[in-house]
Amino acid sequence: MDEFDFIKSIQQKNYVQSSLIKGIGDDAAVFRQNYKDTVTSVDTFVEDIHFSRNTMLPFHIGYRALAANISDMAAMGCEPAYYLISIVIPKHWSEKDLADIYLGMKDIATENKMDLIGGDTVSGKELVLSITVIGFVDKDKSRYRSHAISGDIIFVTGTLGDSAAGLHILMNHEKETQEKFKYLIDRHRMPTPRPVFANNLKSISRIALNDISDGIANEAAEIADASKVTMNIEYNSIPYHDLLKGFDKDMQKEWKLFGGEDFELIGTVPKKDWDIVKKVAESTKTKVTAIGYVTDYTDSNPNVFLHEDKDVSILDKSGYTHLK
Ligand SMILES: Nc1ncnc2c1ncn2[C@@H]1O[C@H](COP(=O)(O)OP(=O)(O)O)[C@@H](O)[C@H]1O
Ligand SMILES: Cc1ncc(C[n+]2csc(CCOP(=O)(O)OP(=O)(O)O)c2C)c(N)n1
Ligand SMILES: [Mg+2]
Ligand SMILES: [Mg+2]
Ligand SMILES: [Mg+2]
Repeated sequence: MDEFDFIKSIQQKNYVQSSLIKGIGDDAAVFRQNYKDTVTSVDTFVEDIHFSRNTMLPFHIGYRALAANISDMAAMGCEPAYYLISIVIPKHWSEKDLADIYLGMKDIATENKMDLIGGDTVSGKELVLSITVIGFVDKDKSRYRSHAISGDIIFVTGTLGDSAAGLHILMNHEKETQEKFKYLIDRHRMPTPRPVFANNLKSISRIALNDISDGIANEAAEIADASKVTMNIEYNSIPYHDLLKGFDKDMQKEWKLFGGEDFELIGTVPKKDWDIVKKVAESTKTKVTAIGYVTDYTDSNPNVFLHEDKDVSILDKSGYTHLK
């Protein structure tokens, strides 16, 4: 199968997005959207950095790569609509492997009503997937990291540390243990981005959001920096799955605070809007937990404090960092 057969094989027969004018098949795609703001971002997924063939099957590689992109759309409060895939394919990946990667993407794309409208195909040394996503949000309703204000409640969706724990188990434990902790491994391979929850918070006029790709310590610091506020996080309020309790306390802490790849949301809202957040969480079947509060900016860097029992410490901005 050459490049062109490959493109034919991955092309959608039908599109679901009504704003699409031209999908795959010309020099570029065209869509028209009149009354909304357009939101776009790109994220790249590289073999042996974001996954290895020991940690993921091809289906998971596709699923997880697009999930990370959808998560950025969720963090903007926007509805994802389109995606474009640039793929670098090494010779040793079979046609079946590639088809499975695309099935993984298709699976989560369908769940989120997204159309594949373009991309690029080249051969190379290691598998790289670079995905561009495009979504729409009501005018001026994008949710920025810079929107936190002193007095806000800090919340997170889901449970934290699952993905890092799952990766640890995949890399360090045998089959039997992997079976026992299958839930955590699945969270690593197939995370659940939260675009429906985020989009349903429309009636709230001000809310800061960020998605948790590099660990909550890092993402909280990004909100603190962008908003010029201090983030106070209660360690004992951070939600986590029961399965984590089987591990050493220090490991649990590392995973919850710095693990990353949970693709949950961290946000801040005015106290008066907290009930709306809880209602939307209920109607969209999303777990949501208050984990702290925002105070005024101080000279500390980073401006994130961890409160644990009676202790208060600066939470370092250490999480997953490329080029370190
Ligand atoms: N190589 C690059 N060129 C231009 N912009 C970039 C590049 N890398 C990251 N950015 C931009 O920097 C910001 C932060 O990126 P990143 O930390 O990857 O966000 P996220 O964790 O949400 O994926 C985003 O606005 C992103 O578009
Ligand atoms: C084999 C393997 N090793 C290590 C990791 C851990 N890891 C890789 S990238 C990453 C952070 C998220 O990726 P990034 O490219 O920083 O996403 P972004 O912040 O741009 O959304 C983590 C925790 C992994 N997922 N798989
Ligand atoms: Mg990124
Ligand atoms: Mg992000
Ligand atoms: Mg990152």
